[in-house]
Amino acid sequence: MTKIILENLAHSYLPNPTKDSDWALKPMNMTWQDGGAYALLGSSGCGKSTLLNIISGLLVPSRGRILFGDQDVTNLPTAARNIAQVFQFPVVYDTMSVRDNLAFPLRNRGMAEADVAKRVAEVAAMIGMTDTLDRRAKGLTADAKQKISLGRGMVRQDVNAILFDEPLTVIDPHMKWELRTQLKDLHRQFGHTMIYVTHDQTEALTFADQVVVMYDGRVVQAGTPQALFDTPEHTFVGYFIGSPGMNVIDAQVNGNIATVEGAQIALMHGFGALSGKTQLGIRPEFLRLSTGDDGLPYQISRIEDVGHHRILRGKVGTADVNVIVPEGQPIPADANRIIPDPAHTHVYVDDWRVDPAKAERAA
Ligand SMILES: Nc1ncnc2c1ncn2[C@@H]1O[C@H](COP(=O)(O)OP(=O)(O)OP(=O)(O)O)[C@@H](O)[C@H]1O
Repeated sequence: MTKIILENLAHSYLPNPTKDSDWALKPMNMTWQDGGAYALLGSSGCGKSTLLNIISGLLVPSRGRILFGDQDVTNLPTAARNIAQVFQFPVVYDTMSVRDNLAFPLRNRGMAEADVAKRVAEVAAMIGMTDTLDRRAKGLTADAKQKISLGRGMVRQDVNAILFDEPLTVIDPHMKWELRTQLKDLHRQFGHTMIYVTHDQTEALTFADQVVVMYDGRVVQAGTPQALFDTPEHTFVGYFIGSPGMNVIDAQVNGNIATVEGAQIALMHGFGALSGKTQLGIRPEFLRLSTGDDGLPYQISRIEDVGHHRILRGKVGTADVNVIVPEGQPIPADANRIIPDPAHTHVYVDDWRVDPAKAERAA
């Protein structure tokens, strides 16, 4: 197990990158703590695989260094990095039994057979394959084969880190939940450094202690699931995490007053004079319907009943704005305003959250 440090790391697939968009990974500095369970989350093309491939050694970065603890591994091949990897699609030896597939990484390292048998039994129990240990992998379903891949990834306890690249894509939904839970248990038990790439927020939030959100080649925020929900540092984080995501509404902010579509609301903090594209970010959970003159003008387009609450889809001016109405709370027919909770109303300039404490000091 080890700490992984990215130092001034950047990558372009082009030989002579010139403009910002030529870089698949923009310059970044980051530390993945020893024993951390991380999810690397972002939409397609944001650079997750590029970053993972640099950590695993499949790709040498155009710039910067990668360290495992004190050791510079930037130019070391995958085999020399002592990591385990689980990919999107199964990697198993068809002609071997499930048992031999699971034992392979251990025997490769020369582990004594008695220890191999013990460890294989533990991992087989974890992936629910104790009864199939003596079957050949050939002929098993894709789902079962992927469970073997996961088992193989987790069988060695002496690896520096385990890297998972969208490992549950081919697994059926029920098993997905079970495997995620087991991965988390395994992490608690053995404390491996784990990095789990996904574009699925549920997978990321249930697996990881720390979620690293990428957008357009940058890490825009790394934090606990709660921090990403409460304080999205970038509008993309607000929008990507949550269901539905955070509402982002154009506004003018002056001191502690925000003006939207001619309506004014008071903010918790003073922001001085802001320059750039200014927006408010408010999660649907923190908007309250009203029939009075306070708050922002709101036009409801439709109501979705999702069981434990209702989601209102509607507009503030031209901006799409969703509101979550808790179970049992009425929706007045003449509701035409929404009132944001000031404690959960964030201000963004050019998509980055303005820290109220800093803005207040600067004002
Ligand atoms: N081998 C390659 N050659 C050239 N460009 C590439 C290559 N691999 C990725 N890219 C580009 O680099 C950027 C980041 O891609 P990357 O695959 O790392 O993103 P991702 O977040 O993993 O996406 P996905 O979830 O679709 O795999 C994208 O613009 C992609 O088109």
